[in-house]
Amino acid sequence: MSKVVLAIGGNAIIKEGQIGTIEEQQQNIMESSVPVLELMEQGHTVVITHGNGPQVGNTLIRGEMAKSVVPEYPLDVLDAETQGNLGYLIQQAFKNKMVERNIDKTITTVVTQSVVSKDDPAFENPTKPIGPFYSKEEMEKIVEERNLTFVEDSGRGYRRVVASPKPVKIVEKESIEALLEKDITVITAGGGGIPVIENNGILEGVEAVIDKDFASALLAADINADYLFILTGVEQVAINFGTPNQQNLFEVTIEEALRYMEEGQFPKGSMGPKIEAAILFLQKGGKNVIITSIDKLQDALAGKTGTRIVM
Ligand SMILES: Nc1ncnc2c1ncn2[C@@H]1O[C@H](COP(=O)(O)OP(=O)(O)O)[C@@H](O)[C@H]1O
Ligand SMILES: NC(=O)OP(=O)(O)O
Repeated sequence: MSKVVLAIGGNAIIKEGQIGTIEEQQQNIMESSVPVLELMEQGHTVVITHGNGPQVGNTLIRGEMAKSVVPEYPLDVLDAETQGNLGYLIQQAFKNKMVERNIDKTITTVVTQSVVSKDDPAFENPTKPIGPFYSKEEMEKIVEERNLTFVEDSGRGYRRVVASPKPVKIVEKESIEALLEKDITVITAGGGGIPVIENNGILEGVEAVIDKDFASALLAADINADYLFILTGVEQVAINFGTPNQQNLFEVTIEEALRYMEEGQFPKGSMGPKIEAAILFLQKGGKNVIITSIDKLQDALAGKTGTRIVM
């Protein structure tokens, strides 16, 4: 049986048009759990990673709005909060579904730190969309009042962006491996992990949001996963996405993917990092990486759909 890393997008946990209540997130996680539980029933070892873009942006807003009453927390601590919060929602929903389906397994969350370089140029160039989507008018009003950076996010509206340095090391890797050896399902590297810099072994949090697809690719390679699934809002990656000429891709080589990237087919805040993460996994020795939606997980594993990135 295979070791499978599943990277679930933050936008699968708060769906388009939803405001992100706990009930909405619980319902979405519950629905998402079924294809993952099927993998477990088939005997695969599963590692779940997840995004936190919508959630960490919302948490940031909550802190900003309450700062006259309670202290504001830095972004690394908010990353930790969302990892704990989402880990709780995921492990509870999965455990409840496991009981329903008579799956006798333990599932647990490992709050993860990801080492980044303090010299990463990403600190000077924010690209990671977080929080809610705004209309152009709403965005312009906020920019007038505050010095914040926004991007247009794949035709879905405008979102605030923050720095997103590349993860270079998963600090808790050994703990994750120890749990997997005991056949425990692990939820980890949530939100890409908490960004920390390392100086002579001493760790210090830095304000950023790591792309969970990069962290998932790094982790998947480090733990020798057989499969990395990047699960998102589309069944397949496409060129000319969202246009009448849209063409879905079943298999794409690294060379083709890089060419499409140069043509601007894969935007920086959405599909771009997923493609780059898939390439990173392959370059680090990974074998199988597939981008698809969670409901198509089984079909993609069977080779019927999804987009495979290959050497
Ligand atoms: N070329 C493309 N092919 C497929 N989807 C694309 C493409 N370009 C942009 N997208 C959009 O990017 C989204 C994935 O990015 P995002 O929603 O940020 O990821 P996540 O699921 O990790 O939250 C897709 O659901 C789709 O709307
Ligand atoms: N941290 C992160 O990559 O989150 P999303 O997947 O929600 O963008």
